[in-house]
Amino acid sequence: MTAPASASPASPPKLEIRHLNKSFGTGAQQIEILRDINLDLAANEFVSVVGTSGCGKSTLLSIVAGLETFDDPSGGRDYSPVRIDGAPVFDAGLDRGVVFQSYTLLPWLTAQQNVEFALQAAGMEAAERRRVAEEHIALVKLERFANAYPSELSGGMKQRVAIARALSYRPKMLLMDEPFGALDALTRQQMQELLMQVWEQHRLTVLFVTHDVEEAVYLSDRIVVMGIGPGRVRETFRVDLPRPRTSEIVETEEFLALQHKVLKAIREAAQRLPG
Ligand SMILES: Nc1ncnc2c1ncn2[C@@H]1O[C@H](COP(=O)(O)OP(=O)(O)OP(=O)(O)O)[C@@H](O)[C@H]1O
Repeated sequence: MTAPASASPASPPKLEIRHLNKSFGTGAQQIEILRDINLDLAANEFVSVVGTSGCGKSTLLSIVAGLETFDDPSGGRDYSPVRIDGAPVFDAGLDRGVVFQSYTLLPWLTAQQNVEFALQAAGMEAAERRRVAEEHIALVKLERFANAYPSELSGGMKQRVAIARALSYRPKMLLMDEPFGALDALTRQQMQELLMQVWEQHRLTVLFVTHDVEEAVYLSDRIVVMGIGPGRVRETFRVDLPRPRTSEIVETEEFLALQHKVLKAIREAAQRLPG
């Protein structure tokens, strides 16, 4: 039995994943994707998940988001391997804000309206919706583009709207799957800095999937390395670099040493035999 990749033993976990298993397909076609994933995130913790392509990072995040099913040994009873604040997760919900790599904005609505639309789904009345959407558009520094449509926005701007939208209904957690993966290097760096500022202001609990080890070290409190065949948590690294972090930190010896260790762990986890 694998011990959970634990946050801080003192604080109750915001997110608790226990013995999570996931297979796709049935019978002879069945493929085991995730095996016995155990992971805790403390409140306000920023945790990144890294690992070789196909190890199940996105599947894990989708299960936490309630967008993908898990293997249920109870045969459909009230069982969930995922808990938020102790409550079992079965479906998608407004307690989790989700940001994907692909831009998921509604093209017929402006930036402001995209945020308002989410708030309408959350049951907020019109004047309050407008105020909260404006506040979050300002948070991601897009005031001048509030009335622009997605087709008029750059990739980075669209992701800023997606982040504003995900934060606007005050979720307990932010789940991000390669949110900056499609952006050029400079925009990506700007978005990382923006996310850090927002995170430091709001102190959200974040589960972040990335291929980019430098990004993981720069942003995270902890980094979880997954291995493949099937996907499992292989190693966890605490990032003890001081905050607030600036872009210069990536050139420090401590940063580079940790980046090197994580890369080595990913390589080793990708080569380990199942079991
Ligand atoms: N709906 C599905 N049906 C069958 N297999 C699937 C499905 N979704 C994902 N898989 C498989 O599950 C495995 C894990 O996929 P997943 O996208 O979670 O990995 P990942 O670590 O996020 O990969 P990447 O880093 O390349 O994005 C892959 O082998 C993939 O082909």
